[in-house]
Amino acid sequence: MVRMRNTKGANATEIEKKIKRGNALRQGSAWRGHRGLMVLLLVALSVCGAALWLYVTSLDSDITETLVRQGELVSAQPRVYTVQCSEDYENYKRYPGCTPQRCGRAVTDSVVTREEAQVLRRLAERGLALAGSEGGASILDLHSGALSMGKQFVNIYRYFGDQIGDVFTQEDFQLYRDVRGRIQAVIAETFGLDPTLMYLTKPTFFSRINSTAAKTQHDEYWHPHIDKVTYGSFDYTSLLYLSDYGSDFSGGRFVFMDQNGNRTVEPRAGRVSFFSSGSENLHRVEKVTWGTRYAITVSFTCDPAHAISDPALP
Ligand SMILES: O=C(O)CCC(=O)C(=O)O
Ligand SMILES: [Fe+2]
Repeated sequence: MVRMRNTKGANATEIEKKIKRGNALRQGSAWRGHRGLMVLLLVALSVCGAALWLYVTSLDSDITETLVRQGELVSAQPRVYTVQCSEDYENYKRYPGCTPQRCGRAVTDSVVTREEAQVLRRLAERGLALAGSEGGASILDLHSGALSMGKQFVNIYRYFGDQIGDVFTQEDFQLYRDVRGRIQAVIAETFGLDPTLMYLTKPTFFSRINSTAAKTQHDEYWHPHIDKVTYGSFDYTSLLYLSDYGSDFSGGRFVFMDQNGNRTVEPRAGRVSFFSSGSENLHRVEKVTWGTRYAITVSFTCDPAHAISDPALP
């Protein structure tokens, strides 16, 4: 009896094992069926994803390419991006050796040191502390003396008279002139110009931008514009940044608005960005969202009639 029960028990175990094996086999083949489906689904998803990506990147106006990041250091040679010159220059007298024949934009971090940028920033801070706009954008033009005050401008040389000698030093102005000369030289070298045929032009100004809401049109620095249209005499624009995007302020990146997309330059203290001033370089500045952004606009003309002398203390 015991043996018979054992025999029966052995058979039952054998059958159970067979059933389990059968189940496992069925499950395996079911998985294999699912796996095929999963692979098919993944391929379909990848194809859809790639198509979507291609579609999104083909929406030109939405693309933003960063030309130079804040954290990068463009040393030795400027990083140059060539663009075709617009026809704007044909409406003006041509000055061989200066009028743009090659157009583009370039960035360099090796013309002005961060220490020099800091000295110039302190100069800007002291000057702008004398007044400043009620809105988010203030300027100080050391050549004309224009300084934002409330909703308008005053002339610092007239308004503050001799006291201005307590705010700025001869060394400050010497540094400005020095830096202007170096910027002129790098623009000439980059675009193949004769530096003696380029002249500083107005306006040339320090700018201070923060996130305070605009009170007048003068505070609306973010509009897309063409410098040659806005300022007339400009042939080459340069911007010397005196503070760092990301740590001193946010927003406030410089944006070239090309037909096939936006290209940005992130400000960095000591960074010089320069470009031909025609409509091949339509641009804007993003709104500053926090912090304070300092920069200097230094521009050059080919027309001696629009030349100005370097700023100097009276
Ligand atoms: O500060 C900047 O980055 C650009 C300013 C500008 O576009 C201008 O002064 O015309
Ligand atoms: Fe501009």
